[in-house]
Amino acid sequence: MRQYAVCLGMLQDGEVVLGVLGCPNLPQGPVSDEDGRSGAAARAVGQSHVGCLFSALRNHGAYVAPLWDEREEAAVRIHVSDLSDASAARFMESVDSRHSSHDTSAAMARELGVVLPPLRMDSQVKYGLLSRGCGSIFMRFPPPSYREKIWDHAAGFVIVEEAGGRVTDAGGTRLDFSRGRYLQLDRGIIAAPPVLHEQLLRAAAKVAPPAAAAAATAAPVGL
Ligand SMILES: Nc1ncnc2c1ncn2[C@@H]1O[C@H](COP(=O)(O)O)[C@@H](OP(=O)(O)O)[C@H]1O
Ligand SMILES: [Mg+2]
Repeated sequence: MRQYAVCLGMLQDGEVVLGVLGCPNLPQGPVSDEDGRSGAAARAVGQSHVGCLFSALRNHGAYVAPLWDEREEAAVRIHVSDLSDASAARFMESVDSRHSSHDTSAAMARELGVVLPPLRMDSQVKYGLLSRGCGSIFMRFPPPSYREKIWDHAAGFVIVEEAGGRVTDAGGTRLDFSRGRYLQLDRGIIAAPPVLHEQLLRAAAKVAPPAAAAAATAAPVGL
């Protein structure tokens, strides 16, 4: 087994007001590519430094605590990375390229001058990692036919926002959880600290333009 998360999000009047992410296989300290690969669960057995509980209450910040430690004082406030230089950034994406196009995120990374390879992780642990400044960008470009469900993003969304990050679609619109079970997204999801997020939106407009614009550009001249 690789990474997974048990996720709870609470909506009030269409706004995510509370989020909790339980990540049993996630190291509390630095995370490597190996942690996203098969066998992460087996390696985590008996390790006291593995297992994270992220939480955020709207307007009250984001926190992480060891998953198995119930002491309230074990939770520490977390923030997204303060990196502003994309060339030093590490970006995260799905392990499964059917969930998110690796080609599109690679093109985005090239446009931004990112040199590090992607950190590939399953599930909403990516939002947790982003919120504690481990990995500074999260990109998700699902196939156009796929509809993202609110429960796959609600908890991570409020945690990242409360940690100081931005979570929008590729057109820059903040995710809207008020419209039923599906998110209505322009192309995909981009999450990052504000300065990097701005750069990512510019890159998305260039290398991953909206389908209509791309089709218009590709249309043969003179028809
Ligand atoms: N093409 C696809 N087919 C099935 N599930 C998909 C999908 N694209 C995205 N998902 C969703 O993406 C989630 C996993 O995201 P990631 O790739 O970041 O690990 C899945 O959650 P579950 O694993 O809880 O079903 C599933 O709901
Ligand atoms: Mg699911």
